[in-house]
Amino acid sequence: MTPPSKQQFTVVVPAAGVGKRMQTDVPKQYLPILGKTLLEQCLDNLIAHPRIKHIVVALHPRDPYFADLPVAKAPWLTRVDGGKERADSVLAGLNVLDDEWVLVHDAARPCLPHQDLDALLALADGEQGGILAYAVRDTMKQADKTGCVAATLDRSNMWHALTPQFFPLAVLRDALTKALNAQAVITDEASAMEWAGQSVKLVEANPCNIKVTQPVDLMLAEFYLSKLLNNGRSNL
Ligand SMILES: Nc1ccn([C@@H]2O[C@H](COP(=O)(O)OP(=O)(O)OP(=O)(O)O)[C@@H](O)[C@H]2O)c(=O)n1
Ligand SMILES: C[C@](O)(CO)[C@H](O)COP(=O)(O)O
Repeated sequence: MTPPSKQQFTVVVPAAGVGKRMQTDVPKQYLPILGKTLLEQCLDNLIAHPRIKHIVVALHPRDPYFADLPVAKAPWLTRVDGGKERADSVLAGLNVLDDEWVLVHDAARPCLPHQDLDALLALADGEQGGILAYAVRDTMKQADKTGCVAATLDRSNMWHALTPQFFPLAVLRDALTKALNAQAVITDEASAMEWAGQSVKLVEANPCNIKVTQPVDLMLAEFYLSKLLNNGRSNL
């Protein structure tokens, strides 16, 4: 029996998006960052962690790029077809697994510190899953239809949800399947678990773990990733 502290895990990486907000010719996961594609940097960072044993990457069924990457032939990687929305791509990955726990991590987040992953994986010693997150630091405004402030929100308990998100596989797969069948709005794995009435732990994490979404994000990710790599991937 493997002691909990040595247990290894599989990560589902949704990478089937088109990156509309990035306004680039190629999907953002194939943009260059520090000499590799964003997706390769993300996968390299995950598999470099000693407790990650396998990665299931969900790709667009007609993705013309991935097969040309060296990582496409990695023995620790499985490819599945993604779906219309991120949640559909994640579920496609979950459906090929039979592990006890599973991580889900965005391909667009290459700057994950291994110290934060360690903290998240510690949840496997119990039964409650959770997500990496960090507390909101700005005043939060709700906009009205005219683009003016409708309200200032209480930010005292507001957090930015990051990934990885880490849950017992069977519970997550059941919750996500039922939530999607109910046409619930699911933008992360935690929202499916919340929809199903499950408790989700917030694990405080480094805000450097940004999701490359708009053009300016790639420059910032390059800065954070260079710091992370110079520091052995543990933290900045
Ligand atoms: N149908 C989809 C949509 C998104 N994703 C993945 O989910 C992650 C987070 O989604 P997001 O940042 O929104 O990526 P895109 O959907 O590509 O971006 P956009 O909304 O700007 O098109 C990305 O790694 C993306 O590739 C996916 O696997 N399947
Ligand atoms: C999963 C996520 O990264 C958590 O913040 C986020 O919900 C993804 O949103 P997107 O619009 O699919 O990028």
